[in-house]
Amino acid sequence: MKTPTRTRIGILGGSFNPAHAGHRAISLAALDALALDEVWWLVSPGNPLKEKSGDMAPFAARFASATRVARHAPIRVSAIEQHLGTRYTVDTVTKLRRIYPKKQFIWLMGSDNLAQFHQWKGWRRIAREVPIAVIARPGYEHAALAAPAMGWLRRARRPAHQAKNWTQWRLPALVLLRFRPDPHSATQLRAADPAWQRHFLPDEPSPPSA
Ligand SMILES: Nc1ncnc2c1ncn2[C@@H]1O[C@H](COP(=O)(O)OP(=O)(O)OP(=O)(O)O)[C@@H](O)[C@H]1O
Ligand SMILES: O=C(O)c1ccc[n+]([C@@H]2O[C@H](COP(=O)([O-])O)[C@@H](O)[C@H]2O)c1
Repeated sequence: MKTPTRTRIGILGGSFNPAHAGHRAISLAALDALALDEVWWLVSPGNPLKEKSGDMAPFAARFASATRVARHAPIRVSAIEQHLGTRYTVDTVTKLRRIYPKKQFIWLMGSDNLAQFHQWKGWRRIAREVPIAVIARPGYEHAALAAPAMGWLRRARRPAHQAKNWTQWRLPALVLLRFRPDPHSATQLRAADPAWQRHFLPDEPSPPSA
């Protein structure tokens, strides 16, 4: 009898404030490079390191923008962190593995996030829970390699040409992936249209006429 293969899921956590073509491009490239069945976009209820940021749009608008950008692709937009009440990635990945024992997860992130990874709660534990694929992002190539977390993760690095074998890696394991560089960023989109969320939120009721 053939052993059923476990579904291979890439998780891209993000603020998606708003979602953009870069999220889609790196997800499609990762699907191929890592032989994934799906990428899940976990829309964060609030990045713990962006606590004081005043320009974070409501969850509903960020979720709706992600749904629009992900359409017609094997990308599932998820509110599971909102439902589970988890904000820290370490808690989310631990719970996801418990809830979905038949799925295999790999954490995806851009190289800007690797540069800050040592500030995440329980970052070493995250790396022991799931393999990590870091996607090169224009402007962050050097920051990523020089990331404080790389001091510890360097020994865990796997060659990119073996990326499809990630389900067999002993953890911690990290692979650096380089696709066609994608310059999109949410910061740039917010600068171009600070009220972008109005396209995704229900209209305010008009004031009663006098
Ligand atoms: N163009 C890109 N290339 C590589 N990785 C990206 C790119 N855009 C986003 N990412 C990655 O996607 C994840 C979610 O990103 P996020 O929603 O914060 O978008 P962002 O463009 O980085 O936003 P902001 O500019 O507000 O920081 C992060 O891991 C980030 O590194
Ligand atoms: O767990 C943490 O301490 C932590 C700190 C910073 C960011 N994260 C996660 O990193 C992902 C990317 O966040 P962002 O805001 O850069 O899109 C998102 O899933 C966040 O919840 C997680």
